[in-house]
Amino acid sequence: MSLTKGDRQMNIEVPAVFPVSYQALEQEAKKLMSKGAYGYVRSAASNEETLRKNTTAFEKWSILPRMLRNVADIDMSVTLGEHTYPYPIFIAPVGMQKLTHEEGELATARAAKTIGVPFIQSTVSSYSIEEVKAATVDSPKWFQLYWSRNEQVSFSMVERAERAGYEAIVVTVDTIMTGWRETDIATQFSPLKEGYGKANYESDPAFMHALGEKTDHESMIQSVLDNIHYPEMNWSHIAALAKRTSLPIYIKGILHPEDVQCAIEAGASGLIVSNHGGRQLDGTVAALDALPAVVKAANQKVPVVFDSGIRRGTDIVKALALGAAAVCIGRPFVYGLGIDGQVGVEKVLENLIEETRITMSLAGIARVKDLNQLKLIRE
Ligand SMILES: Cc1cc2nc3c(=O)[nH]c(=O)nc-3n(C[C@H](O)[C@H](O)[C@H](O)COP(=O)(O)O)c2cc1C
Ligand SMILES: CCCCCCC(=O)C(=O)O
Repeated sequence: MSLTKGDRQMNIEVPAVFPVSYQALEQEAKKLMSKGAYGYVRSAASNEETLRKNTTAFEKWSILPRMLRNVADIDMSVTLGEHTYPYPIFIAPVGMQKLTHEEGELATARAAKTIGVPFIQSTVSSYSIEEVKAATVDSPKWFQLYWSRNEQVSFSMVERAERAGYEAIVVTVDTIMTGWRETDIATQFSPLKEGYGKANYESDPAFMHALGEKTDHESMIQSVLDNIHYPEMNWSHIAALAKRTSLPIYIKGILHPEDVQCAIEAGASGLIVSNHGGRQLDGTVAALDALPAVVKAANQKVPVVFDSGIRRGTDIVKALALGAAAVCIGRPFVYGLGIDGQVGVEKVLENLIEETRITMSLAGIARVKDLNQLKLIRE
């Protein structure tokens, strides 16, 4: 197979046998991607303590399976708000995917459509909302918003997502500034500065209007950064957005149970428990360890989605058993994309779904809706 462009090392072949485990995916992606690009995806903030804790947290929970419960028909469907999806799996918002593969979000969204998994598109995607929509008409898509200091830009992007038929808005609240990412500082790698994440901005009338005549690359990127860097952000911004859109708003980055009430009062329809894969604040609680208290605080008023650390089907089952309504897949699909574009993402998703199916069967639970009956023991 010929090499695709993107931020890659040249002369390295796509592997004949597609890697299955997360470790193998990471190793292959490392060979194919440039040092800067691979480092950007793999690494996390500060001492990477949260990155490590996110995965080891899963090993502290053990499944207590039930036997002989007729699991011939496994039903993995989930309903969130008005929408039912075939699997409890979403593609997490990941920015700047052209960094990993030339077709970036177009390849990922196509793979998501083929497999039947909703695609969450990042604000800082390499292809615009309209381009992704044109490439994947009639497939479920959500839009992740990085709130802009210029709120007209935020409202404008949300209106574009509405027009494109996206089903929900995800507002990420853990990135009011970039985390302290030592790998990227050492490699001096900034994909935003290189322009990988500007598609939604340069196609946005409110952003371009505010930019005026300074449309050169440097000015544009500086304006993107100035918009996202917004330490003043608070819950009133979510309330303002809730008044402007009829789409459900999911707040991504919740860890503290007391933030659940803040989010609901501001108008959120759902939450995503996440620590951004350890890329923002290091030293936080593992996302999985934050999940039960957030689920309890949500008290079934709003669905609680989960991400940060999902690497395999057993992780998915454990997160769902602890009360998540669905999970988002992050780094595993990014590596699949880096290895073999759309096909690579499809393979990663297929493997995750198959392992989830087998895990549910062997644990004795036939329907995702019943996974709250699965007993987990904290070791
Ligand atoms: C390369 C990369 C880029 C990301 N970009 C975004 C983004 O644009 N918006 C966002 O809300 N989260 C972003 N995330 C965080 C993911 O949505 C998700 O929270 C994280 O990947 C979960 O951790 P995991 O991949 O270790 O499971 C990004 C993650 C990675 C690895
Ligand atoms: C100025 C914030 C840039 C964040 C870009 C994408 C992202 O969320 C990441 O984790 O990387």
